[in-house]
Amino acid sequence: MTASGTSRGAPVVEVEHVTRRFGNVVALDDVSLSVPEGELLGLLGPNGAGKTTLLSLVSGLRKPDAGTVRLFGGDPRAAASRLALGTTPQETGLPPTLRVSEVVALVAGHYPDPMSTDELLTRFGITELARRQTGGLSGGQKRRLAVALALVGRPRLVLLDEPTTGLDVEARHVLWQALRDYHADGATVVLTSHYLEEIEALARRVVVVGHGRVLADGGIDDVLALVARRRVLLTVPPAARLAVEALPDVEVVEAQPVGSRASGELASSRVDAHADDVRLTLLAADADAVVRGLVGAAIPFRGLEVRGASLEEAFLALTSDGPHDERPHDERPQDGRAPHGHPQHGTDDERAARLAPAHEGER
Ligand SMILES: Nc1ncnc2c1ncn2[C@@H]1O[C@H](COP(=O)(O)OP(=O)(O)OP(=O)(O)O)[C@@H](O)[C@H]1O
Repeated sequence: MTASGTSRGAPVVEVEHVTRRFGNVVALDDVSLSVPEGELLGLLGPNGAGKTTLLSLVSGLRKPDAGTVRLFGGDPRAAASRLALGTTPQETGLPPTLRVSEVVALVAGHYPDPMSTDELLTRFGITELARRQTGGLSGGQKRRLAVALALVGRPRLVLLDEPTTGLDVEARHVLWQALRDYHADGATVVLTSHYLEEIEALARRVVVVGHGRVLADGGIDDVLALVARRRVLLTVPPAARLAVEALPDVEVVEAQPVGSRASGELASSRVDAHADDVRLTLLAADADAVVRGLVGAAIPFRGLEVRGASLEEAFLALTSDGPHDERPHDERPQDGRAPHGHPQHGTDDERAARLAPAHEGER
């Protein structure tokens, strides 16, 4: 899968076969990635996937253990390479006694052609905060200011680590628009997120990262098709389970006796439940097709529920589709990317353990 027509210029970021460990933890495992000028790229992945580590290598905060990272063609650890870079870390310290306008002026003073305070605060919808001391701002207001500060020097490349964490819906939308506008002015933007919705709203190209590897890399529509699964819950007699598993394009991810509290069985449908019935949770791309399949195969089911799969479930599905590549790195394909939908890592148990708990309701 390739980025869908979004490659507009020479690469501003080049990551080649990069591995980074923290003690025994392999945070990045042979990752390769190139970001052309003018792209708006979303890095999507669960907790601990390696997104922050990747950004820290690109911004020169850390060095890779193996492989190379280039920023504007140079070493990210050299100050000259970072002149046109703007970043917002996940956690931001602002001088608490300075007013917002003073902080903007302080940061602007480091750049040859900064945005005016007015322009910056207007873009981010925070002009009313100009005279407030940063120590008195709410968490969300601090976050908006921190993201705004990444843009004050008019950087050609902006790296944003979870820019909208902790923001309410309205603030999140204002910030998205500010980033879209900045990108439309010609900048390259790379942001990380746990939220598929956020990536969908902003990015044209998406890289899905999981346990330190690139699991998918492509246009937003391609990646959405990979991760947009539905979760179908239903109760069947135990003898029918095999028939359900045999339905096309269906993955049974959980089976619980209906007597079990963890089964998720609705109280109303528990009344006529048989003790040995099982509550199945399926993942499928097309829930309608599952229902047609159930009816067509005359499978006796009840308590049907259809929900959006959580992003974590989608990641799990993504990581369990492909064959496990046991080969050492130097014997794997040399482009460094997992093929479309065919990631290369870990046993099912290892994958389940490494993926973080589900963020319910994200999708
Ligand atoms: N300084 C560190 N010391 C030890 N382990 C670390 C350090 N930084 C990251 N790690 C580990 O490396 C792995 C990748 O972490 P990273 O922060 O890059 O993930 P992430 O995708 O940004 O996660 P999140 O979405 O939770 O921010 C995790 O297992 C993490 O615990």
